[in-house]
Amino acid sequence: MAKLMSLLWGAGSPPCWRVMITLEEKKLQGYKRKLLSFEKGEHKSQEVLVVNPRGQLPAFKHGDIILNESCATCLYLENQFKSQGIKLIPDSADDQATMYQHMMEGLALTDKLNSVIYYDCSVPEEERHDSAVKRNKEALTAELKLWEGYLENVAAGSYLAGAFSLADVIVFPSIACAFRFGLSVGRYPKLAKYYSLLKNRASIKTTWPPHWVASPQGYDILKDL
Ligand SMILES: N[C@@H](CCC(=O)N[C@@H](CS)C(=O)NCC(=O)O)C(=O)O
Repeated sequence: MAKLMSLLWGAGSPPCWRVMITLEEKKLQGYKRKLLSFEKGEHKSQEVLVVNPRGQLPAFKHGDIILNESCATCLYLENQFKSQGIKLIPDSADDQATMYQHMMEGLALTDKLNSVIYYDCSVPEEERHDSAVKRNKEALTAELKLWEGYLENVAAGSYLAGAFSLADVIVFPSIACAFRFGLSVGRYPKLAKYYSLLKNRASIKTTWPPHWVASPQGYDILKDL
């Protein structure tokens, strides 16, 4: 089945990482995948545009079915391969509600993270303002504190919605990205604990961004948050 699947992806992209973790968890190894370079602008190539007219990654195909939104792809894979690999949507009403809630909130976290980390790449120099940088950092800090609070309420050594679920698949890559970009372990102890619990999970370890493995030293953009 995985042989009919193909993924165009970019390294270090949380949305791409979500799809790769899901494919691992659902035992769909063996799919075709092609690593494209954002630096070289390969995400705007014709090869991507036919799958995703926005020229964004991930761009996923299962036979003739196209999915170019990461959350939609993860939900699709879980629903199509329910009994294969790990079950990623819990049954209980409580856990399911928490899972869907955190999954969707995870998108806000990614947006706020991007608005700080990629500010210089996404805003032309003449349009940049210190006040915007400050506002984006404040919004990200408030968001991260929310997540620190959510993790305060889950049992120690636990996941976002009971057992490992799509909430973790969607949110973890952004948390990992935050620490890669210098988030303070001391100021966000619950997030740091969650990060160290999940980073060794097989599906996550095998799909760890290759350039993070090659150069483990990250950045310090978020160190003051
Ligand atoms: N909604 C999309 C967002 C994908 C996305 O933002 N991809 C980024 C990489 S992390 C991208 O391709 N950016 C290039 C661009 O927007 O031109 C999803 O979750 O799949």
